[in-house]
Amino acid sequence: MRETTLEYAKKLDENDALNSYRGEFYMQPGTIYMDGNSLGLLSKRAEQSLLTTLDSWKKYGIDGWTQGEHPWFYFSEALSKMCAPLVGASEEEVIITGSTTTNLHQLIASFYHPKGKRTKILADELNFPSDLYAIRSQLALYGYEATDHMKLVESRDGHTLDEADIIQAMTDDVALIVLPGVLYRSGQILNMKVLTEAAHEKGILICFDLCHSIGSVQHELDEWGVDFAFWCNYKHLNGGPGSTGGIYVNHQHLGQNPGLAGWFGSDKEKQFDLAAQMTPAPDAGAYQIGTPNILSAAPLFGSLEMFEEAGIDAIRDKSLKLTDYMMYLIEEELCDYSFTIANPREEERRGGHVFLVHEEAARICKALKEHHVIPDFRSPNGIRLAPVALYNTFEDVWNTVQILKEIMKEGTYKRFENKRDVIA
Ligand SMILES: Cc1ncc(COP(=O)(O)O)c(C=O)c1O
Ligand SMILES: Nc1ccccc1C(=O)C[C@H](N)C(=O)O
Repeated sequence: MRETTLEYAKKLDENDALNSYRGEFYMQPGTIYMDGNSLGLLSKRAEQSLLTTLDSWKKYGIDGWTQGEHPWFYFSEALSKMCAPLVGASEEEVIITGSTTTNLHQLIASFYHPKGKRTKILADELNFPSDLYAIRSQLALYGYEATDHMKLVESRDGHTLDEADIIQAMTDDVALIVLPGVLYRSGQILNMKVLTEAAHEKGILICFDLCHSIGSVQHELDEWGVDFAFWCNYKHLNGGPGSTGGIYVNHQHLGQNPGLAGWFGSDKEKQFDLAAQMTPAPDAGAYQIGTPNILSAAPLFGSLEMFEEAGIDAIRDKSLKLTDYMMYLIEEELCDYSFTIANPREEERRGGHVFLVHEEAARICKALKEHHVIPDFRSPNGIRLAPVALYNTFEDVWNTVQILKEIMKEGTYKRFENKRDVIA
């Protein structure tokens, strides 16, 4: 039987197989960090791999490209090998490069080939807006108006998407589909396998934004036959602010010329021939453009090592327990305060965070911060709380709900304006 006591939370922590990892992260004393789905915390291993990289620069100068622990010329490829298991791909299909948005631009530029009647890109109205901006601007390069070339699947409840609605929108005028793996607000996991099968039955290519799913839930992109994917590494993968992102290209599509070419997409053996004609790499490396941002990728060596060691299955298992426990406490303790849990409940449909809806959400988040609990607010009325498997405890979850209860009971949130800050 679950209990609402602190002792029960402590007991859950004692039985947590991952509890040794918390000590590897920099946590501010007295602060409960519930925002690892926006920016993951720094670990000592990530810090060390960044320092090691700086050391190579100190010691080797230009020769750091070929010398040191992780020679920079092969940096992206070495990281891709570590990251590939997290998306269920082979190392040739993954490249650590760019940012989420630039990677989507690259994928559309490379694989969206409108032909005849098939000219539309299908997306959804709940996706992170940057994706929609990128799609719109890529369509504009063809002279297409988004109003008639971008199809957006609508949500029935404002928070989640129904796979049946998405499948129904897969009509024969759609060339490419771009969807999130996990929705950034409600944390809903889309059934990527079922959507991929449906897309392929209709002859449509499908691409997923894994920003909120990578490092949080398992992926089997190869097994599901997904065509392309892209993501950032600064959320659940703790790569640091602006950390280099990732691209997945299914092996069936490798060998096609990059839409946005640059010399770092070259075959490594040929790159320094400096020929006027590019020879693209045979693998996903071809979708790189310019010189990799070495210092923004360096923390990933330390961070990904922790994922290799802990294993995504154990991480997902604990994440589910944390969010389950959080929802239980919210229902038991906050039932008088008009919160709605707007994330899906089922394990197959629930990502790594809890999404609470409340009319006063903006100022409740400000009050939480004042009490040293870090959530994020998503306009107009959402609070995201992400208890992260590698560094949050069940006691953190218990304390978060108790603090939230106190804020609601005392009404201390009323001292703030119900309006978001510049960065919410
Ligand atoms: C789902 C999703 N897509 C795209 C982005 C944009 O990523 P970036 O700023 O790294 O391009 C974000 C977050 O910023 C996101 O959560
Ligand atoms: N890149 C950022 C820079 C500043 C502040 C937030 C972000 C985020 O990543 C937000 C995230 N995409 C979200 O799911 O809302």
